[in-house]
Amino acid sequence: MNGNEFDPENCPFLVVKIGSALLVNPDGSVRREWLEKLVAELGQRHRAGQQIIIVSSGAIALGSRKLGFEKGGRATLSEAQASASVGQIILSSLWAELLASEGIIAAQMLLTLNDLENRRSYLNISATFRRLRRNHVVPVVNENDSVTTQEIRFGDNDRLAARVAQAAGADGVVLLSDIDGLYDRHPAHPDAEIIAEVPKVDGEIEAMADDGGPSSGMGSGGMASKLEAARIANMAGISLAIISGIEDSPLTRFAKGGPGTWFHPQEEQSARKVWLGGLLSGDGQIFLDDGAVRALRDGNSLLAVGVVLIKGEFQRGDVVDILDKDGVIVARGLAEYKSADAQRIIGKNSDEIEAILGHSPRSSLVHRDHMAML
Ligand SMILES: Nc1ncnc2c1ncn2[C@@H]1O[C@H](COP(=O)(O)OP(=O)(O)O)[C@@H](O)[C@H]1O
Ligand SMILES: N[C@@H](CCC(=O)OP(=O)(O)O)C(=O)O
Repeated sequence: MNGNEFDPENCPFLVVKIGSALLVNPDGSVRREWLEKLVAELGQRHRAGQQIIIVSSGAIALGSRKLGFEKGGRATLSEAQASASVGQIILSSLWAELLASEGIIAAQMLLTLNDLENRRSYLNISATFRRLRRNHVVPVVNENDSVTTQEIRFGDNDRLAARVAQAAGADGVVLLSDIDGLYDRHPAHPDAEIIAEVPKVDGEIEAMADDGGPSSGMGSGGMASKLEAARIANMAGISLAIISGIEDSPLTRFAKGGPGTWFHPQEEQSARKVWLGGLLSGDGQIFLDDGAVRALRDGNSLLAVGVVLIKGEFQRGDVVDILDKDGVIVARGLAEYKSADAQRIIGKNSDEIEAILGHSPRSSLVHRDHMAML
């Protein structure tokens, strides 16, 4: 290891995400030679005892070629879904064949956003990953594109990879891309410089993603979704690195000090908080004044007195987004009141609530033990 404190070669349980642009040529054919070399590297790590999950994009790119769709199959949702269902069967047999050539049993897991946002199915998925791990099986994961809707989909595999790492209890995530890391501005800019390490994904880092600029045109997430993936993984105490998969042996290259961006894991939170923080959105939104935002940041529960507005309908125990008055999300948590009651106590002090609702008040609107700061 040389400078990179995240060593994807030796981390015990690793999620490797492979972007469409690496797997599929612009004409829609598979980059088989490249893939064989990558699988040989993964096979070597697997034999050395590393557990691996592969998150593989490429179904839409592969399927759209077969179907003769334009714009890589992404012109409409229905073309993307048809492409994905045709491409996925090609992708799965490819992975099964190549992993078998390394003596590895492959498993297929096609997941939707809903599957991971619902805590019950999230826990089931988690159990399946744990069981597969015990048998040294390598799961190959993709979004189940053909059943998702526009509103309820990841649409990119970066965030999916981070959520999978959380659910499986992995130690690290590597996003293999056609770019070798995060640059301080669009990499096509002559002064762009690569950032080697990111201690925490904050607003300044997020501003570096410039997905309006030129790209391969095949991937869908861009840099913004990679940064969101880093935030989700890091919050769960998981390291994440963006490295280029273009040249051979990308994991070894990075481990030996090659280029890439390493996003540091944050201190691990409780399993429930990690799940909450990794959700893409809540059932309702609670907007706060500045004082309440400060109180939350100091580790306090959310009281009704600091709330200025509530949107959406939710029941007690549902997930709510907590935002500042400018609409920037600051936390996510489980509501102690249903929305109809919460609306009636906006801005009220705790000692006024009993008279308004006619029953003894709960200690807070969202308790700090059921809240993840974002
Ligand atoms: N600050 C940045 N640093 C690096 N790449 C960036 C940045 N802003 C935007 N990008 C774009 O993000 C692209 C990588 O995302 P994407 O094409 O979705 O990759 P993949 O298919 O591997 O998921 C880069 O090729 C680049 O065009
Ligand atoms: N689920 C999609 C992948 C989405 C996607 O394009 O992701 P990426 O190339 O990683 O930005 C597919 O298999 O085509």
